[in-house]
Amino acid sequence: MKLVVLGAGAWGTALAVSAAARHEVTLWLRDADQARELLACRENRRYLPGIALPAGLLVRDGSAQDLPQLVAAHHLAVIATPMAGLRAMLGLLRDVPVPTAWVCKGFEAEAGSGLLGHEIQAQVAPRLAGGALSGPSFALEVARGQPTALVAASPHGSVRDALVDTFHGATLRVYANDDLPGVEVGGAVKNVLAIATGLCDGLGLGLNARAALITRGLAEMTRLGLALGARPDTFMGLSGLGDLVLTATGDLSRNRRVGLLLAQGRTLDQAVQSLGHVAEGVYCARTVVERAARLGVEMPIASAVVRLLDGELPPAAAVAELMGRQARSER
Ligand SMILES: NC(=O)C1=CN([C@@H]2O[C@H](COP(=O)(O)OP(=O)(O)OC[C@H]3O[C@@H](n4cnc5c(N)ncnc54)[C@H](OP(=O)(O)O)[C@@H]3O)[C@@H](O)[C@H]2O)C=CC1
Ligand SMILES: O=C(CO)COP(=O)(O)O
Repeated sequence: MKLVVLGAGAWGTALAVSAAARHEVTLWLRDADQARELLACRENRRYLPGIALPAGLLVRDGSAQDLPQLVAAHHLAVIATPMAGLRAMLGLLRDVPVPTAWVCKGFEAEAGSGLLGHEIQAQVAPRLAGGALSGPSFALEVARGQPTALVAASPHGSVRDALVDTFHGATLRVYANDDLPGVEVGGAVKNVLAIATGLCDGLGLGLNARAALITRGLAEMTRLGLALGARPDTFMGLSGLGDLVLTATGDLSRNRRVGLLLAQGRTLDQAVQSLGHVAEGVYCARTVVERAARLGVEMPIASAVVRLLDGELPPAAAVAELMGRQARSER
């Protein structure tokens, strides 16, 4: 298989490193200076320090306008930009007959569209065979070859098969799923919930409170997913419960770290700056809540996160607000 990964942040680099053991892989990035540094050091010191790039991994930079030609020479393209870059990438690849998957997790915050990846694709690249690669997967662990399970989600068998053929191996298991909306809702909402559990843990509220947030958060995620046409069982799988547990409890999570830092009294700007990486939950919390409101779906935890991020609720008050809600049935 010939794979091209578009975007050399932590996750794009880790996926390229993982696949390069068995396939011909090109890692494309938009910044020529950064590409030179990767080639000189054989390491992505900015986004994935400490991981050697395999000798066979090709690194290329270049104009985005050249991407259709580059991608056309491969069997699979993986778009590894944040959500903010997905629309432009899909637009560039709209007429390329190569299965394409994105790995970003969120609802589009830009221009207030509030769309998931597959909805953006329907607008800008309806003929492209597209899908998402998701699931509980910290980049560093994948790059180190630690065991990880992913989900290849697409209505197109060609995309699911290409993802499984490329990434499934001794340390990565890739499960196919045709419920793309469900997989995308899970990946987006868990980031918002991880900010809440980071806050909860940072305030020292205890393990009972964290378990309550995760479980009630899963209920919120599922309600929104069902309203968007997803299947309920998807939320009990890797891209739902699996990724929620990982991100809400694992200290490698950037979203969880935002919550921890806010609990320490840092401002949102300070927290985001200190990460050096994207934390999608910060950008999409508001769009999650707005989209849910339009659908009549109640999301109290996500709503509290939005008010926290907006500076309307101090950390302790956000938790008090959630715990002080009126008694209700668990359903
Ligand atoms: N890291 C992880 O463990 C995982 C991340 N993800 C998801 O993958 C996506 C990327 O995350 P990650 O690699 O960690 O992010 P990083 O912050 O590590 O890197 C971001 C990368 O995207 C590029 N970029 C930033 N903005 C744009 C844009 N508007 N258009 C095109 N490229 C852009 C950056 O390039 P430049 O340096 O030129 O700005 C950089 O290469 C996110 O949606 C994340 O939620 C999913 C699973 C695991
Ligand atoms: O999506 C991820 C793990 O599956 C990474 O989460 P963070 O973006 O919070 O680090």
